[in-house]
Amino acid sequence: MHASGEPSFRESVDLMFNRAARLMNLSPGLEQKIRVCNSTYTVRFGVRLRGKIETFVGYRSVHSEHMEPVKGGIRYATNVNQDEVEALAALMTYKCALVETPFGGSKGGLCIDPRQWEEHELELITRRFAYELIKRDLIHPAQNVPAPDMGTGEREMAWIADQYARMNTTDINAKACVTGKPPHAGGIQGRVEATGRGVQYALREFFRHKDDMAKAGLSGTLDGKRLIVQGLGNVGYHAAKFLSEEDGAKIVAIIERDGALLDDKGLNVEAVRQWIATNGGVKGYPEATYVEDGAKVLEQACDILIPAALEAVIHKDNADRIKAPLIIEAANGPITFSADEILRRKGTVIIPDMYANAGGVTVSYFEWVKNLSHIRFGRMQRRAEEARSRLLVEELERLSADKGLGWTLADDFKERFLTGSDELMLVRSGLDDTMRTAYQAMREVWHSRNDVEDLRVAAYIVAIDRVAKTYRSKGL
Ligand SMILES: NC(=O)c1ccc[n+]([C@@H]2O[C@H](COP(=O)([O-])OP(=O)(O)OC[C@H]3O[C@@H](n4cnc5c(N)ncnc54)[C@H](O)[C@@H]3O)[C@@H](O)[C@H]2O)c1
Repeated sequence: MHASGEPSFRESVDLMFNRAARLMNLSPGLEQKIRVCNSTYTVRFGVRLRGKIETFVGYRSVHSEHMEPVKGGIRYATNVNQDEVEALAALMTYKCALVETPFGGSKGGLCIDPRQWEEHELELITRRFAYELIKRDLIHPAQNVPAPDMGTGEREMAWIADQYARMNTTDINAKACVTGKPPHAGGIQGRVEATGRGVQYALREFFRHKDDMAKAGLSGTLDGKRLIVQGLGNVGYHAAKFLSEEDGAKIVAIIERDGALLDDKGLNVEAVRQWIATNGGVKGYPEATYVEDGAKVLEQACDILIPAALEAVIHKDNADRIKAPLIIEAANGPITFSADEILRRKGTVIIPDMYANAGGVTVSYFEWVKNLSHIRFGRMQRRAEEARSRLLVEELERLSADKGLGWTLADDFKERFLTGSDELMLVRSGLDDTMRTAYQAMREVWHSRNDVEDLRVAAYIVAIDRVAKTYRSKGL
């Protein structure tokens, strides 16, 4: 229990699990086995920096090994702790099951403020942390495959991959030890944007279902909808950018560490991102109203609220004042268990984290498969697809000529159609398909059972059922 009187993050996840599990027919033993975290490794290591030895504390938690490798990001933040890492590892188990990526759940973290260190220092620290985990098979292509999370990105993943390769020179699958690498270092196109892209695809799918929209009192399309985004980091930036540029949504507020920007006409996400990169925060951005108390902006009226930064930002003390009828949890755990209850009573629709931000692990799965297959993704299909596309284009043009219709295909369309089997296109279509299929699985449970009140319980039921099936078929 936290000082705030709320359950801790891990307790919150467990309570949400319990709410779903009691509606299922699991034996108490199996239910307990699925819920608990298998193991957490804590490491304290020293690195000589700026003339003295600095000690760092890191964690790698393995929640469930019902499938291997286990998968989950590595977070760099000062408040990383065992409870948080275990909560995030549990969410990874359920997330992977929900989007059918064949992984167990894991998560790691290092207590560090990455902004306090130079790049070469961060490299030393990351390599040393990776060394500690690799030694214990907590980074391994067949056993445990990390990815980026808050405070880490392609750069850190490239260092980890290189560290693993140096320590395992004969492992032909070394590149598959971590995902989220830059494309030139074994990564895949579209991984950086994947989680935000997944949030966009999730909302698009939600807006395809009129009865779901009606539950939130919404109608129409994403075009013109008013959105508030918290956190303009990897996930928040990409989600806000794609939703505003491609779907016509208006980003009426962006909340960051040092305050929030408001503009009823809609903020230019790219310009705000540039401003943050140059100035270290949103304060001073010339084309919007600045408010110092960012957390308060979560309570402003809008159509969709996208928390994409930290956990527990919507809690028992502000949940009642949240006005958004629809919240999509781009971050992990942004709504506490107590707040979830309050929001549910108010009729707020919540698209839960384990689904909403599953785009990252989905594309990580594509990257892992690409690394293991040792072939450029899509290369096998490419020639055949191009040949089929060419046939179709020729046939259309022949038909048009035969019938004197005078139809022509625009050159840029032809170009895209004929070369459309590139990696990015394959990744995006695979991600879109995954997000649609998983939403429909949740929705089916939500609508078909009277005892299932919301999408979160539905998501847990789908996920727990799949994990339980795996345990039952392979034994413990
Ligand atoms: N990166 C991924 O692929 C991925 C995948 C799944 C889930 N997530 C989850 O998404 C969330 C964000 O991760 P990320 O990778 O975008 O992290 P990030 O480090 O790239 O960005 C986090 C952003 O939040 C901002 N922020 C920090 N404290 C804040 C505060 N108090 N108020 C407002 N903004 C604040 C930071 O300044 C930063 O811009 C986390 O919960 C993470 O677990 C990330």
